[in-house]
Amino acid sequence: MTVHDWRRGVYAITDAGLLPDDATLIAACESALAGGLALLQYRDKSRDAERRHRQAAALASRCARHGVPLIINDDLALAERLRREGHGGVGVHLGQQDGSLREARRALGEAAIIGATCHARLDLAAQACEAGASYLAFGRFFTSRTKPDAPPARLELLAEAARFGLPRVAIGGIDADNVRQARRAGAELLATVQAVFGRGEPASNVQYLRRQLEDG
Ligand SMILES: Cc1ncc(COP(=O)(O)OP(=O)(O)O)c(N)n1
Ligand SMILES: Cc1nc(C(=O)O)sc1CCOP(=O)(O)O
Ligand SMILES: [Mg+2]
Repeated sequence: MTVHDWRRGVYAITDAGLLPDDATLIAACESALAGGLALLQYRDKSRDAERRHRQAAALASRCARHGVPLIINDDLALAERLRREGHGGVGVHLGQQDGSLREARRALGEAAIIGATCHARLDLAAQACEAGASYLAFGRFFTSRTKPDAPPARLELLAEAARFGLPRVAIGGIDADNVRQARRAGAELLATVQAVFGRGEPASNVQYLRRQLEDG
């Protein structure tokens, strides 16, 4: 099994509206993984804990086969449970309302990937860095169908965030037309829902995004 460098490339995020049942979710994620992801995030805002565990565990197994870390959105307890169950590559992504990064680092250990939402704010990035984050996510940079009301951010912010020395994620409306622009502005990881899972075959979508990055 090849273990890829998770710090650079396409970061796909699932969406329960686009991928409503287990079979659709798993097939789409298998396809995206085959296209060559750096990271996959399981994002499901439902309160159905049993479904969230079942789906996340299924994705964790697929991710492990591809050497790609699975990141659980919002839910440290679910990430801890999956790791206890043997899914060692599982990490967590926490927004500003999603609990303590320090606690997540204590709970998951030094090697786990822990992501932090920093919106358009370098002060939040500094705090996240101090608290032990593995990457810093900035956005929204473009118009997002998935989260239209996310606070906007300027691409210039990405260069300013280089000082933290952590991988920078660009999120919010990232697509094949702007992914190169976000990379050139400084983002190592390009996070997207719609450009991977919105339409068409996820594998081809990921490959196309990767080609844009490689050519740029
Ligand atoms: C890679 C990445 N960046 C930002 C977010 C947004 O997190 P958050 O602000 O907690 O919002 P929700 O995703 O929970 O709605 C993310 N999920 N992933
Ligand atoms: C989950 C999320 N967080 C954002 C932020 O700016 O913090 S934007 C966003 C949605 C990303 O989906 P799409 O690629 O379809 O725009
Ligand atoms: Mg959140």
